[in-house]
Amino acid sequence: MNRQVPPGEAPLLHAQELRKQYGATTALDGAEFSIRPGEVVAVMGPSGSGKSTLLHCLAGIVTPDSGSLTYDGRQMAAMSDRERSALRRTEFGFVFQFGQLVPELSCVENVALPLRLAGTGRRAAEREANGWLERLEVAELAGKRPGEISGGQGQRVAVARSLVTRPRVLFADEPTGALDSLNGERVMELLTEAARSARAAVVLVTHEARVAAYSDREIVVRDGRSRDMAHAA
Ligand SMILES: Nc1ncnc2c1ncn2[C@@H]1O[C@H](COP(=O)(O)OP(=O)(O)OP(=O)(O)O)[C@@H](O)[C@H]1O
Repeated sequence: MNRQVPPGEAPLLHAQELRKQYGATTALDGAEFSIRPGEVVAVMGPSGSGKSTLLHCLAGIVTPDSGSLTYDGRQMAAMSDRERSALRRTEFGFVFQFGQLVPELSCVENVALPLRLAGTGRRAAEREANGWLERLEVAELAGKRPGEISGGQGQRVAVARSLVTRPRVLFADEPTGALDSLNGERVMELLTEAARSARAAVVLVTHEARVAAYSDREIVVRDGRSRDMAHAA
């Protein structure tokens, strides 16, 4: 299942000594992180240890107080807000635990939305979207609205939407957290298969070992510090 990443390949995202303080709370206390193109890395650790803060820093959503963070060799801190948001739109994809689909739009319109926002015409965007729904094995839901489908189906549609722009990094924060174990495993299988076929790296935040088992490598965060478990594929 795991695909080998050439050992010498430069990291796509690389974080060193990240620190982030929220008032008196230290969310990150010198966290390190590195991911290579196409690699799937699970970020594990107890509740409140700093996993989501790390993911938000890596994705350029939260600015760390200090530390170094590079994407494709470029310092994120040196980018303007505009450059960082362009990066999020064009190079990054996101899947969260809940509530990501627009309820008024059909599933195919939801998946096509990021392409439509980037200026792709409706027909081409929906053709691409239907291809992703097929890959996630939910093609038959194209015309349905999110309120008419199950939680597991909704997550598959959300994964399709996150990959439709062909991001280089997919950030997934507890993507199966709201699903039962059978549905969760199927979503993880499809998510990792689809990301691998698109050659997207995946930063997967989870507290479940069963979910982390789909990764190439695990990082454990404790008290804002990270440790590479190097469970080599
Ligand atoms: N926006 C914020 N404002 C204040 N404190 C915050 C904020 N975000 C996170 N924290 C605090 O920082 C610490 C790390 O939180 P974070 O959400 O990163 O942990 P986590 O490991 O993702 O937790 P969980 O598994 O419960 O989601 C916690 O003590 C949290 O309360």
